[in-house]
Amino acid sequence: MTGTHLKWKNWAHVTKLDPDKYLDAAAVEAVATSGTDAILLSGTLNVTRENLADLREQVEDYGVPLVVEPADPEGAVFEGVDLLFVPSVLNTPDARWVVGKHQQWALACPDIPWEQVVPEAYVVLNPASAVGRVTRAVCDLKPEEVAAYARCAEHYFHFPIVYIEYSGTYGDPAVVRAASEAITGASLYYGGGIDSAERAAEMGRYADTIVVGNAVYEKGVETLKATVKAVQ
Ligand SMILES: CC(C)=CCC/C(C)=C/CC/C(C)=C/CC/C(C)=C/COP(=O)(O)OP(=O)(O)O
Ligand SMILES: O=P(O)(O)OC[C@@H](O)CO
Ligand SMILES: [Mg+2]
Repeated sequence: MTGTHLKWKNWAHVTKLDPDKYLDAAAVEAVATSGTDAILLSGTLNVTRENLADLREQVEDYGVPLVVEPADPEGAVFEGVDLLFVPSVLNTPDARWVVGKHQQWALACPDIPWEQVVPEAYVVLNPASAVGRVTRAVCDLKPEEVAAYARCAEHYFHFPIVYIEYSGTYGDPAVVRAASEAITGASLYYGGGIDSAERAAEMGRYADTIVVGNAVYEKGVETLKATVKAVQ
């Protein structure tokens, strides 16, 4: 499977695994066979080449599409994965997280396989999350303000993915709904606090793709399966 042949636009459910956290072999197998459409290897803090490679080796033999979502250029590892989803954070005053890190990456690596790179326009809405703190995102936004970011992402920057990110907490469905009504071509991702079938279904009504992360570690794989079933 190569990145360019993956139908990532059809994914309804993605599982985000954190290289900084541990899952035993049985849990990894249960995640990989849960029906989730893809596994994203991602975290803001403490992701190293070593723990990323360890996690990738644990998940790679199940035939589930694998994506790395790097938090910095050092984390942009293509080896053994299908695609890289590379974030830009739109609601930060610090341009490093919009294009600065990306410019440093392109400077250091002149031969990036861009056909394997899918840009993501993040709107970060939980100020207490690691990604909120690191990027100093301005999170106090009304639904129409988030929707305006989504329109800029789609119509001005042509990002293929708009990602409403509440990492660690369950978000406001009215915000996700407003974002979904604002865009037509880009895929809308929602992630944050999905830990039940009900929450998966609620956000799945508006988002094209829901992302489940912490619940895998905190609630277990049966809960993950319930979230898959709710959107597929
Ligand atoms: C240019 C390259 C290759 C990378 C830069 C990419 C950028 C701009 C990243 C900034 C946003 C970011 C840190 C994204 C990482 C993905 C993400 C949101 C992971 C979830 O993070 P949390 O759940 O908040 O953090 P922990 O799991 O580490 O607590
Ligand atoms: O860990 P949770 O809260 O499920 O959030 C998922 C994902 O959006 C984090 O980047
Ligand atoms: Mg996390």
